[in-house]
Amino acid sequence: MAAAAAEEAANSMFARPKCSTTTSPNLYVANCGPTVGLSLETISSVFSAFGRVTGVHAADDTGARVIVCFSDTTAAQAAYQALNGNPCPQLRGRTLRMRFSLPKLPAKVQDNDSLSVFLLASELAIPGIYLVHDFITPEEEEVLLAAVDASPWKSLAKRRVQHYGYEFLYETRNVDARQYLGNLPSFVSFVLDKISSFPEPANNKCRLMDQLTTSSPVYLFLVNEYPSGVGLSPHIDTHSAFDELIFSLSISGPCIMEFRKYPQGTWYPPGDTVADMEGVNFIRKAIFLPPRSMLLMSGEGRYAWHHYIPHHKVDVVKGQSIKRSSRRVSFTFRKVRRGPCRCEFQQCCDSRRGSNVERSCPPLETSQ
Ligand SMILES: O=C(O)CCC(=O)C(=O)O
Ligand SMILES: [Fe+2]
Repeated sequence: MAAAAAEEAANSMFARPKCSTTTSPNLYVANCGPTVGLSLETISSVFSAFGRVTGVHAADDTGARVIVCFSDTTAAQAAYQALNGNPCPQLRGRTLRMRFSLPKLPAKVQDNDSLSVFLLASELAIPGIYLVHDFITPEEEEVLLAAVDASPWKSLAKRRVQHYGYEFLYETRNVDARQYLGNLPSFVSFVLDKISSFPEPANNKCRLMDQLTTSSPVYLFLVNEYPSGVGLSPHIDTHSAFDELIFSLSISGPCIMEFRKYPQGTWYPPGDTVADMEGVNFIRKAIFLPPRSMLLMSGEGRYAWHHYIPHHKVDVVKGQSIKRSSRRVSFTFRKVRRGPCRCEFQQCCDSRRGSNVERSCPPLETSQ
């Protein structure tokens, strides 16, 4: 976990400069990292051709963006001039997208006590967010864990994942709808059955998902494994990629999920992220997700609120400290959208702003 802690520290240490002409010894490099087959060691050795590299860190949890730190600005400028926007033969021919990155001033940490963590969705009171405790039994939880542990994991920078149905593309936060990976595994059949009979008051919505079968070619099932202390950056699942209902089943360990709503009219300029908007006030609420609980995000809660899993080792819930266990595994079920999103939350809807998801949605990252 020391490496994960160092990465976390790196993420929170660097930020995009306010002015695009600012240079620095640190380069943010996109399209480059372990998930595209480039180890941090390889990246370090290629960038060393331009000067002394003092470190290469994951820029976020996608595993496809890194921060390369040089001992001086001249070396970073030389690397930028030579490599930005050009295919790099030593890095599998990938075209790197680079910008300078500045050490970040310590962010004003919001006192966690000021954030109420609710136990029930009714207390959270975000339209469209539902939570069902004990959605599966401890025995069923064991079966699911054994099944995913018998399947191959894919490593991202800080967590491991498995993709079924369609591969989730972290760079664009979308799926390639032409690349069907095949039926969902049979070990999730009983979960799909339970979703189809989701309890009141969300059961009407869930009937919309009544096509949920392992052999349906429209579902995407993603397994995420978070080691203790690892979370997920604030994001809204891409509207144009997925239908309204998003289900997330927590197994093995607990966490809290924070929801954030930005004021009407707030929008993300291209490439900017939630971290760049720290000055903007937003509403924060959180809910505790115990193991075996099923979260449903729909309506306003799915379309207009960012969801976020803080990178905590301990969560404070109703004044009690709850330690994250060595891992939390989540199963998310989503339906691939056919046609544009027609939601009423335009400020968050990439379907209304053209098809370029990266332009209109903040990427899944923390500080760049
Ligand atoms: O782990 C979870 O419960 C949520 C995962 C999530 O938000 C996502 O994959 O987009
Ligand atoms: Fe999500």
